Amino acid sequence: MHTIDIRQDQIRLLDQRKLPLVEEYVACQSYEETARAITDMVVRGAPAIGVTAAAGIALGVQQMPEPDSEADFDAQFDTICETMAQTRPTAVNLFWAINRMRECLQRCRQAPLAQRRETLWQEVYHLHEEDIRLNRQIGAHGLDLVPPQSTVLTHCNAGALATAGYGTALGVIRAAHFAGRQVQVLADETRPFLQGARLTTWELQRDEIPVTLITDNMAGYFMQQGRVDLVIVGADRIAANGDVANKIGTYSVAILAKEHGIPFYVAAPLSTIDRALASGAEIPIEQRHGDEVRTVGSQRIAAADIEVENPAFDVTPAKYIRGIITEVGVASPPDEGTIAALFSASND
Ligand SMILES: CSC[C@H]1O[C@H](OP(=O)(O)O)[C@H](O)[C@@H]1O
Repeated sequence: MHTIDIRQDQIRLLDQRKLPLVEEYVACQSYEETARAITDMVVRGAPAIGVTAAAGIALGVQQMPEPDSEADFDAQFDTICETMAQTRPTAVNLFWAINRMRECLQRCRQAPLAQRRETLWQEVYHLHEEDIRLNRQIGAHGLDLVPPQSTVLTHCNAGALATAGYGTALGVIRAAHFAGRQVQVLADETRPFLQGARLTTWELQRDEIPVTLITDNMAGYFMQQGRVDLVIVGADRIAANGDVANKIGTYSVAILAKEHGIPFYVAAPLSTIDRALASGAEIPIEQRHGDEVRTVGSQRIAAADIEVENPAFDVTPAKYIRGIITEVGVASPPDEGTIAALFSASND
């Protein structure tokens, strides 16, 4: 089962709106359809969004009408990239992936169109493979943070479905499970899109990793009962000082973990760290449609005219985070210095 199936005439996406009951793919036949699929959360999760956007760009260039000139090519390419950039504002991996495609194009600018197309596709395949490899490295760096016979609480879905495969937070959990640590997982349902209830449980059951579904308002109870040994979540954008934007509700879980002395970790690749932002206050927070809150699945639970706010993310200050687990090591405590050291290590 692939989250993203990249073909040169379409991008096939496992429709995460329909999991776990229905396993079917949406075939995106154009870059516009690919962008729409990101906005509509057919595919979601910061790294998965990045890889999908990159594939959408390559598809757009593949289908581009023969340009009249270099200026015409550039105008069409910019339109494709801008369409991807407009899909969702918070996950920095989206913009990082678009930039990787722009840099790739610069390297093959002098080549004929056919060769540019092939080079862009090769970059997409590289991004896809690289993401899976980095997730496994994140898992390896996080493994020893998971004690044997421990219970890990996670929020939302930061698994194979949120990436090109294997996962970030769930990648650490997978690494611990397959290393024989006998880890148990408490999965927050994660209203309103229910990534935890629908996606994390589906992923962990397929890997036979013990998982218990809880509602978002139960996390504090289980911590108070002493039944949570650590928390591991994903991230959509991390500022230079270690502040983390992640799914709405993460901040509440972090506060509860701090209160109960429970280690709270974030797992993410370096591409999720936005060093241009000094702090989390600058991270744009996506506001999604109110109907996501007024309904559960197809069931309406509030009047259509009820006032709703629906911020899709919140920001957890670095002081509540024990460490940020990346493919090159763990920034602990997360701050400008430890994060800068990660980037130095990645250049070694
Ligand atoms: C591995 S990134 C996963 C990250 O993305 C999710 O947001 P969404 O489902 O809205 O794309 C959530 O914040 C996860 O932690």
